[in-house]
Amino acid sequence: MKKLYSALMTAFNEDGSVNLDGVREMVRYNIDVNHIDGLYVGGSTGESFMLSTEEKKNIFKVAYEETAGKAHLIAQVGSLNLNEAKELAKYVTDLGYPMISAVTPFYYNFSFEQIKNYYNSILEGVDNKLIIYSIPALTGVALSLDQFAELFENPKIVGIKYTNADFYLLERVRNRFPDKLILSGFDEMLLPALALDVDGAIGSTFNLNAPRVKEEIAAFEAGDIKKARELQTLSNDYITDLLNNDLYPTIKLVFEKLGVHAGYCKEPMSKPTPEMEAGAQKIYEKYFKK
Ligand SMILES: CC(=O)N[C@H](C=O)[C@@H](O)[C@H](O)[C@H](O)CO
Ligand SMILES: CC(=O)C(=O)O
Repeated sequence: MKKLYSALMTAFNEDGSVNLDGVREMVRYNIDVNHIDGLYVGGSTGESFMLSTEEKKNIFKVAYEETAGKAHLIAQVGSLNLNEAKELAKYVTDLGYPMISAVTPFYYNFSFEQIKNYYNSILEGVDNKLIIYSIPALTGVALSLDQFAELFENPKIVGIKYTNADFYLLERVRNRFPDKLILSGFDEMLLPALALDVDGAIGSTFNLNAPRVKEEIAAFEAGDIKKARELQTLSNDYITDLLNNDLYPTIKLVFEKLGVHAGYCKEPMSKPTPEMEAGAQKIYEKYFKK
C-alpha cells in the first residue's frame, strides 16, 4: 500500500510568531480526520525557511509529541546554514524521528561536490536515514540520475522526496533503484507518479484532501485507472482553485472553517484579503462542506 503524507503547516499569529497550539491542531486533524500515514515536518509548506532554529525545534517537538506514534514522521532539516542543518538532524534524531530529509542547498549555485559534502556532513554522527528533498522549481538544483546514484553511495541516504515534473527522470530513477523510497511531491501529478511506481506522496494539499486522495490510491492499486483518474481530476479542480487563490493562506483559511486554528502565514507570504476570504469560502463549500 502506497503511503500518504501531509506536509505539515505552521500556524502563525498575526505578528508572525509561531502558534504551537495551532500546529498541534493540524497534527490532530491529520491523524483523526485524514487518517494520514505520515507527516513531513519542517518543509516548504511549513514555511520553515523563514524560521529561527529555536522555532524549528519547537515545531519538531510538538509535532512529535502530538503524533504520539500514530503516524510516520519525516523531519526536513536542510538549511543554507549547514551548522543549523546538522544541529537539527541531531535534535530530531534524539527526539525519536525515524527519518530525516534535507533540501538540496540552494541560492549559491553549489557544485555537485559541495552538495554531496553537505549531505554527508549532515549525516555524520547521526544515526538516522535521510531522503533527499529535490524540488528544482524552487531551488534551481536539478540532480541527474548519476548524481542521485552518487549520493546513494552513503547507505544512510535511502530515498528522494521527488517534487519534479520530469517523469522521464522519475522512471529512470525508479528503474535503477527499485529499493529506494521515492515519495512524489506534486499533488496535481500524483496519478502519473503512481504509474511509475512511487512509494507514496507528500503534499500540502493533502492536509484537507487526504480522504479523496486515499480513495484514488486505492482505486489505482485495484487497477481501476478510470476511477483513479476521475478522482485526480476532482483533486486537480480543487488544487487549481487553491493555486489561483494563493496556496498556503487558502489552505489555512479553509482549515479555520473546519474549526482548526491554522492561523496566518508569515510575511512575506500574504495575509488574507477579502477576495482571498471569498475564494476560500467557495473552495470550502465546493469541496469540504458536509
Ligand atoms: C512547494 C510545495 O508546496 N510543494 C508541495 C510538495 O512538495 C506540493 O504539495 C505543492 O504544494 C502542491 O503540489 C501544489 O502545487
Ligand atoms: C511537500 C512540501 O510541500 C513541503 O516541503 O513541505
